[in-house]
Amino acid sequence: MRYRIAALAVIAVAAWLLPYGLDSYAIHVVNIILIFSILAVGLGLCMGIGGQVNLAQVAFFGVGAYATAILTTKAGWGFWVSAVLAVAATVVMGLLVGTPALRVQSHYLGIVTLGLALAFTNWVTNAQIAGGAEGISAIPVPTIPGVDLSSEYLYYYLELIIFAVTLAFGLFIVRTALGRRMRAMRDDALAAGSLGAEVPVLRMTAFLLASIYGGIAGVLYAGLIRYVAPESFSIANMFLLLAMVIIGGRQSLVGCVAGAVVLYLVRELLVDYPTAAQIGYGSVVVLVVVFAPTGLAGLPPRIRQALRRRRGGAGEAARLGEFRPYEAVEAAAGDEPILVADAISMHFRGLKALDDVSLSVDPGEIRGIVGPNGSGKTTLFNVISGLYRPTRGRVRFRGRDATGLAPYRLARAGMSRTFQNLRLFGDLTVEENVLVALDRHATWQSWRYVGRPISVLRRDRDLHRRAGEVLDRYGLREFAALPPKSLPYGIQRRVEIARAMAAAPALLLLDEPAAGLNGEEVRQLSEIVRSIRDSGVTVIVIEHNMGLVMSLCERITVLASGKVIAEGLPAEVAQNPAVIEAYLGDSMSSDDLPTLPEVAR
Ligand SMILES: Nc1ncnc2c1ncn2[C@@H]1O[C@H](COP(=O)(O)OP(=O)(O)OP(=O)(O)O)[C@@H](O)[C@H]1O
Repeated sequence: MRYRIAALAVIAVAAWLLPYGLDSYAIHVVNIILIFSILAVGLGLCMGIGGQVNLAQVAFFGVGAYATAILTTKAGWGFWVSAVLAVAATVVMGLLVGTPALRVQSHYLGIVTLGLALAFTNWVTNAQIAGGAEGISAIPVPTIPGVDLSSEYLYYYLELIIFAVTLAFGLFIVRTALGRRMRAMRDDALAAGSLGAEVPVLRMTAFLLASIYGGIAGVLYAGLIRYVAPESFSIANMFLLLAMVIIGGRQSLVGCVAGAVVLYLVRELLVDYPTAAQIGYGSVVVLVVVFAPTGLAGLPPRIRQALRRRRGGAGEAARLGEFRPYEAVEAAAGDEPILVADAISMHFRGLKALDDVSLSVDPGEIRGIVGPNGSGKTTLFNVISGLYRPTRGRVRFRGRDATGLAPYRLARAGMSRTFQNLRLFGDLTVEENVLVALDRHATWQSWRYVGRPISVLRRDRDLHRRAGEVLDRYGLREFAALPPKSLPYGIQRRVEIARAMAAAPALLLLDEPAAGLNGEEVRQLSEIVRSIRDSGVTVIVIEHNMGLVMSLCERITVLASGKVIAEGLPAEVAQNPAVIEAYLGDSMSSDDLPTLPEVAR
């Protein structure tokens, strides 16, 4: 920490003294680099942190610059009033560009946002109010009493302060709840949604942030150059910006700034060879994407990780602790079912994955769902948890109709789940995985980042404390700072359960939690699930491990070919001829068969 503060102080002093060694051309280049850095940080937040492809950043930049130009020269308003309105106009544009993100998948977003960027360039080139191809000149110098901002040396300090504030704000977001949620969405939007992250709102927030940064950069550009023309906001500049972010390291805002500095300097050096420069950027971007997807900023952590692996680092030394059971609560008697699936059918292009499936689960129950491979178990979970809207039928959760509700709404209503193929956030640490689930605040409350930053910090500290408690309970404390993928499979399964429970559910859906576990791990899992139920949480578990299902579950529902073929106590189900036949018919699962009557005895 002390080193960091010292390094920061050195950088601040160096940045303050920088203009003293520079001629007027060099300071101009530095001023442009600062503007590109702000743009790159905005793009990094949207694309690198939020995972939303955004090729409209240059258009946000343009809206900020053009709005300032139009308001100051055509409407005759003062620079700063125009600047505020220009940023507001960019935010409106951000909302517009972000709207397709509510529906369109990330890779198509690239095309949509590129289209919008092209439309902007087209508009300014042709619109009379924007001055056509000649652009708008004679933008007034921004005024600050006692400071002559027509001097690029003094303008540098204005830019430096705004850059420092915007970078600090970006880092503040990345390192606290909003940034964590955005990173979780980038890693796995489906899992993030199932933990209560409002993915559509988050996507929109990513574009809003990008637009604010674009708008600020545009205002600064208009004040610096005092002339705007379409070529400054061209697609070529968008790709330069993209290259800055990708080469620098899109997942690190400091990396984005480093990319902006390096690439702009390279562009200055290659200014006489524009074609070679474009080919050069393109090739380097491809190389970076293939060989170092986390960019230059990702190299030091990768090297550190490789060294740690060679030395046999923390990951190997860390030990899984004992699970500390939850406090048991009295079961609430006579309640209505917590979950009712009523005549659910789910068809995939003619394939009936579920056919008229009904199910009712009482509070405090551990319900098993079994069935041969492909019998529709996971599809049923996906319908219950909102990932699929059923073709027919209704789902009621906690007395309310929940059919087709978005996963994040169901998560917020008290439903949590794990996935058959583990969907942990790979770029987040184990602790951060838990933190995402613990965070129950609505994303719209992110205005607090501007209005009440201290309350954001306080809330984050509280989340960390609670995450520590969850990790302690599950014996995962020593893995807190590690990426989940570096852990043995059994521990990853436990992390996923800890994460699902951190969301404080009333109903927990476990999809094959014993898959890939050894005998001792299955025993521990059984203990954990029982304790979860004893704490008042209802559990539904899909499992192929019949020994576990028979010993753990109070009731079992058996699916075959998308239909419920049996339901009842483990002993009843195990002796049901239809069940035995279904399992005999499924060669993949016939290994399980001998255990059925055995356990039932
Ligand atoms: N998104 C989808 N699109 C098309 N078909 C699907 C989809 N999801 C599931 N299916 C099909 O629906 C059927 C039921 O699949 P599901 O994964 O629910 O079975 P399962 O009982 O969970 O199987 P397993 O035990 O192997 O996990 C399968 O035939 C599967 O191929």
